[in-house]
Amino acid sequence: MIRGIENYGFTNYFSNQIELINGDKDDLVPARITEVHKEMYTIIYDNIEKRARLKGSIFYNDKYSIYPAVGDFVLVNRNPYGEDIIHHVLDRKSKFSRYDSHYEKEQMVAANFDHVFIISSLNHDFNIKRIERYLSIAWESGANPAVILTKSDLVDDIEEYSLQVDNIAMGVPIFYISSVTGEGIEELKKHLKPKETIVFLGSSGVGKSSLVNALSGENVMKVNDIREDDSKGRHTTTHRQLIMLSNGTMIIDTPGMRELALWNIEDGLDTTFSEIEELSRLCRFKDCSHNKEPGCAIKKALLSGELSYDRWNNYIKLQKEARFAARKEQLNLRKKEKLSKKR
Ligand SMILES: Nc1nc2c(ncn2[C@@H]2O[C@H](COP(=O)(O)OP(=O)(O)OP(=O)(O)O)[C@@H](O)[C@H]2O)c(=O)[nH]1
Ligand SMILES: [Zn+2]
Repeated sequence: MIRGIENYGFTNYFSNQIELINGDKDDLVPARITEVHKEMYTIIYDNIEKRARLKGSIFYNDKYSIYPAVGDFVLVNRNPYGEDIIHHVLDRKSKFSRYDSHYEKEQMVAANFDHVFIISSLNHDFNIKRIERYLSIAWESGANPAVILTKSDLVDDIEEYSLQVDNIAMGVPIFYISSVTGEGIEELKKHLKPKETIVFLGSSGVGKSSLVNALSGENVMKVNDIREDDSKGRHTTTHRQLIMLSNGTMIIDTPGMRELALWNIEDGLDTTFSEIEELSRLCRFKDCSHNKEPGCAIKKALLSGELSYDRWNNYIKLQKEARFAARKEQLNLRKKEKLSKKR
């Protein structure tokens, strides 16, 4: 019945869901999202790439809040004369999302990947705390992390770095590569399997696009030669968001992942606010709400100026956002459970 979609990572996990949704009518077919544009999507199935858009009556109402992201498997109604119509987003086996405080909703960045490649360069950009932070969000995503240290041609003494990474990676594979000399590329290729999807997590300029090009052996990604720190132009370079290498491995590298990487450096609650966590351990009561309790260490630090109000407010705000996102997810889960019980 379905030809080819397995090659894009479509497994039983997804096909089992179809029976529940499709019921008797089998006019909907599975496809994978390869690009997300404003209101248009690019999907792939049967080795063809097509434009698709959402079925308005399903997606554009308040009850349905799950929108497709790059990597999602969706069910579409084929339209031989134009754009296909997306009816459903299948449950994800892994995902990266962030809470968008402006729109007050969870924003999906990438879905259904098997591996997270945490990419960091070995020069001045190297930051072990950041790699640690990326490792923890990679584990949360539901996929398996690997650490890829790039630009090995720029350092003389790799050991200085490898000791630090070994210390935090705990069983996670680590690769040292150079897209310039080709060092480590063959080793890394052995790690890539057909039908599997990899997502890249790393800050700007660490060499993600160069790595994709080195792995694919051709120039599929545009590499930026100008090192401007945050000029918007960098992020507007259009390139494919999900690409398939010649061996059948897929790579997701979207602007959204770049933002996620940034966001996690700036606002990683647990690592960046460690001094607040430490202070609150000094409160007299273990469950201190830092409001009116006597012996509150946070209050004391705020009064003495040891902790700035700005920083404290920032912390509170982020905590609220994180809680809100978690609640929202719980709600969505419950909604889904209810739906599946009805059927
Ligand atoms: N020496 C050296 N330079 C590299 C290597 N890989 C990439 N570069 C250089 O680093 C710069 C950034 O490389 P990109 O591949 O564009 O990095 P990116 O992570 O895709 O950057 P964004 O598109 O901003 O996210 C370019 O000037 C590359 O030529 C490497 O292995 N060795
Ligand atoms: Zn307190």
